[in-house]
Amino acid sequence: MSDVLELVDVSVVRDGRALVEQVSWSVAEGERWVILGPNGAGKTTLLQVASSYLYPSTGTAAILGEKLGGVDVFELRPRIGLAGASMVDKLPRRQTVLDTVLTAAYGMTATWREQYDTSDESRARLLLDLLGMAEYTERRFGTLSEGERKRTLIARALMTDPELLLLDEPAAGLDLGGREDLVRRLGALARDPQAPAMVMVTHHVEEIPPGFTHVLMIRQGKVLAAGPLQDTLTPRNLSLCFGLPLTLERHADRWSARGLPLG
Ligand SMILES: Nc1ncnc2c1ncn2[C@@H]1O[C@H](COP(=O)(O)OP(=O)(O)OP(=O)(O)O)[C@@H](O)[C@H]1O
Repeated sequence: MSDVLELVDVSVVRDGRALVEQVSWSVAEGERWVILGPNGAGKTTLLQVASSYLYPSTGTAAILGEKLGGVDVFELRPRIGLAGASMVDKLPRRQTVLDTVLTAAYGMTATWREQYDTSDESRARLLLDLLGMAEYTERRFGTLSEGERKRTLIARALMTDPELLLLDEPAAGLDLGGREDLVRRLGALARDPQAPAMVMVTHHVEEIPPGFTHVLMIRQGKVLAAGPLQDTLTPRNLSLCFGLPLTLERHADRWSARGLPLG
């Protein structure tokens, strides 16, 4: 099975400080990974490497079989779908939801009088439907609620039919209903054998969609544990990762964690 992502001893150093340190991690086709870790652990930095926007200071990173540094990233990037809060500021608020998704097909953020293929438009509509956004295609992106915006960004990330889908905190800021709706949709995607390899960053085990297979736990830039969810996501590892004693429960493919009572 070929590797979708292969990081070997990757460190990212800024101002003399390692934001991620000696990370070795590989993602194979068909795998769905969650990256768990506290604020400032280096999760987004790792995702920036995985999306080819950041080069490691030391170590090597290969994405979809292409080694960073030896590949034209502009050819690589359409093969990677990235949805994260950093994208929101780059997208015009007055653009319709449909155009927001469509422009991804051309590696752009805004329409500039392009003639879109009807097959592209059908795909954009199909993806918006998949994410529960069919009713919103003509709405201005800037008028969407947080949850609607997140779902639009995921549809956008899928537009190029990527081989790797990276989701940075897709459920952050959603209310309970919004979170559960998103987790269910991501769960359906995770279980689709045609769907790309997936990596999702989160702070909360409650947000791990059913069908996700692996977890990478990081703390202070270093990998604490990595492997299949059922062996790796343990109360011990979770407590070490977040730096306090935690209990962990699993019910029908969903997880929940709680701090132990004081005293
Ligand atoms: N360009 C930079 N220069 C210096 N430090 C940086 C830079 N970018 C990020 N950092 C620091 O690196 C650390 C890791 O940041 P990162 O955003 O990867 O963490 P994270 O795990 O995604 O955090 P959060 O959960 O809060 O989003 C943080 O302490 C952050 O302040």
